[in-house]
Amino acid sequence: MTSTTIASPPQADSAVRLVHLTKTYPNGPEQVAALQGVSLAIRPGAFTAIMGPSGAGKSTFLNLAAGLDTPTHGQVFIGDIDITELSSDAVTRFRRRHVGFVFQSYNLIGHLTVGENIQLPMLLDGRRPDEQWQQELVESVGLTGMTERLPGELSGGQAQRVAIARALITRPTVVFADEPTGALDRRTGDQVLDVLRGAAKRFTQTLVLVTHDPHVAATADEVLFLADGRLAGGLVAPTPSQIATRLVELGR
Ligand SMILES: Nc1ncnc2c1ncn2[C@@H]1O[C@H](COP(=O)(O)OP(=O)(O)OP(=O)(O)O)[C@@H](O)[C@H]1O
Repeated sequence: MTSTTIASPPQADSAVRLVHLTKTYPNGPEQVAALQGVSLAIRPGAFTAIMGPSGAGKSTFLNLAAGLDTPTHGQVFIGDIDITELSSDAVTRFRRRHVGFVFQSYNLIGHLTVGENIQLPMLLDGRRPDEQWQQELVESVGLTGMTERLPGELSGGQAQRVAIARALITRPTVVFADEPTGALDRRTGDQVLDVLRGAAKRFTQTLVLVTHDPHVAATADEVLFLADGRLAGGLVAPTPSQIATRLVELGR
């Protein structure tokens, strides 16, 4: 096991806190303002859905909050660690230990087995996977008996379950998911979402999920809306129709 110079995120009031988060991308001679001064806090253990029209900045938001990208201005706290102050190597180490990320497109390594894919974040961090924990995760995402398969031998729903187990193997405090059910049919998507939400609850993780689907967002504790790179309010435990109405107002 390698030693770390980064403390575990201590018990802070918020699991994720963004302060005036701004991201601009160059676009020829102009700049695209993907995020414009977003400030918010997400409480530990909450399930938060992020919604908004196409181009509103949802993926940018998630990538910055997870430390996959760096902001132009502003700060990102995970627990009470300001990850925007860390060097790029330190952010990578921090991310591997405390943050899980589930992509829409699974991002599995094709020549590694399911079991090897799940272990990868631990191996990349120089740590030995805890076999008992891995087994528990494999069971809880419904992949029992499939760990020797290759990703090419899985359905989309099974592949996303592997991605979820891989995101959880390090016991992260926060799990980010970008349209994790976007490539799946409704039934499979619902099952995968149940797995993700159930695991987050069982392992007391904070879950932040980007979705276009009001039915998916309605299962969250809170829905936050983005529009034109700005926070455009939130709804606590809304119904799908309240969410749909809000999206129409925002010009979905
Ligand atoms: N790497 C990049 N370079 C330039 N512009 C970018 C880049 N990434 C995103 N953008 C721009 O930033 C804005 C926000 O993009 P983002 O992908 O965060 O939106 P989104 O809400 O996730 O959209 P969608 O729902 O369509 O996935 C858009 O105008 C997009 O074109």
